[in-house]
Amino acid sequence: MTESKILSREQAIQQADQWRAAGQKIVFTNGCFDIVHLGHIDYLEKARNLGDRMVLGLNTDDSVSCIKGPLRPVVNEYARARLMAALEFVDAVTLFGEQTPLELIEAIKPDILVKGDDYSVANIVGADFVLGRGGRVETVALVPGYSTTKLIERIKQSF
Ligand SMILES: Nc1ncnc2c1ncn2[C@@H]1O[C@H](COP(=O)(O)OP(=O)(O)OP(=O)(O)O)[C@@H](O)[C@H]1O
Ligand SMILES: O=P(O)(O)O[C@@H]1O[C@H]([C@H](O)CO)[C@@H](O)[C@H](O)[C@@H]1O
Repeated sequence: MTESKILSREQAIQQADQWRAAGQKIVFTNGCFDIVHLGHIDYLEKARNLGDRMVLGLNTDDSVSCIKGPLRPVVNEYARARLMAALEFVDAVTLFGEQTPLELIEAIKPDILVKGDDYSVANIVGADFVLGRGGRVETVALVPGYSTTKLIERIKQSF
């Protein structure tokens, strides 16, 4: 079952250590992924292809509400985690409740940190840490026109 890819922080750290010991390059990315869309899928697949294994940090519901507002998330953390874990190019999912994934990134120690290019490298949390360890920070071009916000607006307009 792909649900087994959903790991506690300790489990995710141990898994990353095992992959690293086996010489595998670890990609890390993070996000809210509330109402998954084509842009998410496209960038996640491209991110995974930058390394050998990908750990996805997923914001908890409380963390999403802090970032996206009190009416979000639309999809709860368990369902979002299951959806992310079901993607073949996601090797592990772990929730984080902090405002930023910095502590998680420092624990996972990825070789490659990735976000969509709605972020510049300079404003990607964890970039200094990953670069400081000789790793890479990459952005992936957005698929134009796709965002969870846009999807929500479209749904509202259809009523
Ligand atoms: N259209 C897109 N194409 C590629 N990547 C995207 C796209 N939209 C968001 N991303 C990336 O997906 C990750 C998760 O972002 P997020 O969950 O905030 O998506 P979103 O659609 O921007 O949501 P919202 O509209 O609620 O802000 C981020 O790394 C972001 O860069
Ligand atoms: O889904 P989002 O809003 O792209 O995810 C956020 O990304 C932030 C980013 O990593 C900042 O560089 C992060 O701080 C925040 O917790 C969300 O994961």
